[in-house]
Amino acid sequence: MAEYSTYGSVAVLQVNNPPLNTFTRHVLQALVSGLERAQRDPAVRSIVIAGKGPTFPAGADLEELLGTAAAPLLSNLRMVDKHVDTCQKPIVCAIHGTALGGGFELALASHYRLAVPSATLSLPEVHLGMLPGAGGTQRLPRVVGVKSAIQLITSGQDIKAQQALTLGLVDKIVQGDLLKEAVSFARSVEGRPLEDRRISQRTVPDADKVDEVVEATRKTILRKARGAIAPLTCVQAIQASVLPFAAGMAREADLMTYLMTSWQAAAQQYVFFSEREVRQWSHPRDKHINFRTAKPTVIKSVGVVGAGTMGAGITISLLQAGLKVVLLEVNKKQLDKAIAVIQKTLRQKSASQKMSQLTTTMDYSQLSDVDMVIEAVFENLRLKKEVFRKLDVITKPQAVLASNTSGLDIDKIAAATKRPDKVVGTHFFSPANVMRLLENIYGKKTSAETVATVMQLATTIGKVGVLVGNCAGFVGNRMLGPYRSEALFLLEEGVDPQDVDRAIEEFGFPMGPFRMTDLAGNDIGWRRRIEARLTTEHGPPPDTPALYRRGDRYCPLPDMLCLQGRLGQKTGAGCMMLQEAKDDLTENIYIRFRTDGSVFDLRRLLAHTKTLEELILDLLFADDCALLAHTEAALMSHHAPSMCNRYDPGSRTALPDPVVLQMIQDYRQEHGFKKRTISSQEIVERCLYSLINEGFHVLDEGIASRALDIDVIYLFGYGWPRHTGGPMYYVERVIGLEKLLRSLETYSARYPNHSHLQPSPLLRDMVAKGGSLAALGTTDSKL
Ligand SMILES: CC(C)(COP(=O)(O)OP(=O)(O)OC[C@H]1O[C@@H](n2cnc3c(N)ncnc32)[C@H](O)[C@@H]1OP(=O)(O)O)[C@@H](O)C(=O)NCCC(=O)NCCSC(=O)/C=C/CCCCCCCCCCCCC(=O)O
Repeated sequence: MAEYSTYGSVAVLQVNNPPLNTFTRHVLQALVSGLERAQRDPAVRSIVIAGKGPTFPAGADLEELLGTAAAPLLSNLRMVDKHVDTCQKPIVCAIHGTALGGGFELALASHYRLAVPSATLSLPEVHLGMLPGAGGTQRLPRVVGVKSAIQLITSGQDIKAQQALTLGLVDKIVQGDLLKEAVSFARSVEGRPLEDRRISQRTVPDADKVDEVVEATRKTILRKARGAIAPLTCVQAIQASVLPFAAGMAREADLMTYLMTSWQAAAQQYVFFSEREVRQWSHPRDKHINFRTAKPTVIKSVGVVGAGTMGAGITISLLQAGLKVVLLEVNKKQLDKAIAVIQKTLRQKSASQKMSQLTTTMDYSQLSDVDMVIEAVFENLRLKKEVFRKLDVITKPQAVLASNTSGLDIDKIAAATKRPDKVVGTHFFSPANVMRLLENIYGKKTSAETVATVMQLATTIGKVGVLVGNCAGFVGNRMLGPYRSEALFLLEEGVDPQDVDRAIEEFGFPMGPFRMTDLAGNDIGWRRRIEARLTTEHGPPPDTPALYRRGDRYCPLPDMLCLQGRLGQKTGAGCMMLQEAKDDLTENIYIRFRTDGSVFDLRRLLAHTKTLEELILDLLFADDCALLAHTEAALMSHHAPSMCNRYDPGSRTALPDPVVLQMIQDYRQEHGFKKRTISSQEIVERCLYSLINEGFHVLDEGIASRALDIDVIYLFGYGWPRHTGGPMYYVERVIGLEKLLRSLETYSARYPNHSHLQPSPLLRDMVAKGGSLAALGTTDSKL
């Protein structure tokens, strides 16, 4: 637990609790014993504390901290505290690996800190809904000042060794053998006065400005925290660092108790473990196929087909993980643009080495030798099938073929090949090199080995891979459907898009549904609805009631906005704006039709078209993807009006757009909706409960194996607020299943034709029988 040895006058205590040397009560007890022994021994004149194996202690053991062993853990902590604080012999911490949370706090309580260049320090407790409660909120500001301490503690960010040296958090960077250097360093400081080495005895450098600093940062923290209590509580504790040390520690302890007993801390710790538990996957329909039984294929090289935004992002992720990539794009301009983006993104991270792993091509035959291909072409089933047909012929027979689709049928794509067992969905989220989620979709014939391969790929490229079944929209986008519909129905009844966004953002989402659509592009959903024949590129399908589709309530507002060119911030293909774009085309834009290779100048094409609007609609829905991609790219610089908001040039602040508000008002009048006042609570409940209700369907159908898989998807792919634990955790632990059921019953009675508000049979059953979501599905560790 803590190995004791002596090197002459130096006692060395090496924490040995693999894999991360976390502090359990026994580890702390062993540390106390070691410190007592070193203090008693007159031959010992200094002490080194280090971690055995890969790391310095990575903090408290969370299983103990959260369980019944919390009390003995904390009492042992107090004993360590007493010994470190009163020790008359210098204590030197030798840091390598990750000194996190309590580990870093132990180092701060010591007299000297040495670190290897690769070491990382941080106080990440805020991510667990807590604060650095072993003196971190009192000692850190005494070294770096209140302002930096607030920044470091409320973000929980990593501090690299060099930065720690600059900040005065470590005394020396050690290049050679850390333990040897630490022993010789300890020897060199023996007998020196210790009072000025005790951080607890220092004063906070910017103490006179504490209120000013807190005031200045409070707003930013409030905006970022979005309902999370830990960040602001951390600030309160840091504020107390200007008090005498003992008083500050008492305040820290009170605030730590408040946080540790909060539902948010429990939710965030659930998130921590769920993020890791999703790696322990099992096939929902065949539990024998799981992370233990299925062996992944080794992937060293990956082909990426399509160099649009997603393809470029995926390529960056793969390169960053050290994989070889062959990026294929049939459009030269698009390919060049992607190369520039990839280069720019990798520049800070030894780009030349990573770029050397990249081959770019317009020729499919270059994919003949890769271990896996990820297709990232336009979201069009016909096109994707064509690409897979080609890939099946060109790639080696054992290569895995993955589609980055956000909702198309994996089985239909697989059927285009003679190796459906090797076809799988890998749904990346935009921006693909930033967003952590990878939704992996198995089809009817996807083999266990193929599933294992993409789950392993997620880990290799630093993503959180979640295995899900095949259905329209998979898990994430399928659940988003009812949420979006309810948001639209709320517009019909009287709220403005900004009201919906505000309520959802106050709940904790970074963006409400309308700002989100503005960003992603309203045309994505429009194209999907056109493919599903819910609407057409000219308006509602003939002989269709305006507000119904296939017997279900339907809100055509987004289609109407698309028809007006309000496609969102980034698509740049809005018809209204295109009218301006026509006069604006200062350079020739060439379009190459892939079908026959013919090349047209867009300006000349326009001369033969009745309106630019018609041309663009033709292009948008043309089967010829090369043409489409090129057109979108070419028009990218022309900003179309957003769906519901307007944005001042250069600003991302969404402003209500009178044009849209008027349009919604006219729509309400035309269809006989009576505007009423709707509370934020109703907005949140109707949007989120319908999304969660769909989550119950997803579980019931075996599309997701466990509630935690859904939570992880929403936390890492859709910005669901982390402090609530994810949709399924939140509804079970915070709202209560019974309350959810009653609310859904009330709303569905009021809106009988909103089918997604009808409570799912699984929910009803669980409430009736008192079941729990955590008990559903696989308990992986028992596999
Ligand atoms: C970066 C990591 C550490 C490692 O990442 P990686 O290599 O990718 O590995 P993972 O897959 O994440 O983890 C491997 C397995 O380990 C499990 N794990 C990880 N961390 C913990 C943990 N803290 N507790 C339990 N288990 C943990 C993980 O689940 C994996 O399991 P499995 O393989 O899936 O089964 C990364 O893991 C990471 O970031 N971990 C979290 C680190 C963290 O948050 N640490 C802070 C914890 S909170 C804390 O420390 C609170 C402190 C308050 C009490 C502290 C008592 C300390 C006493 C110090 C004495 C100081 C004297 C003070 C004197 C004074 O004040 O006066």
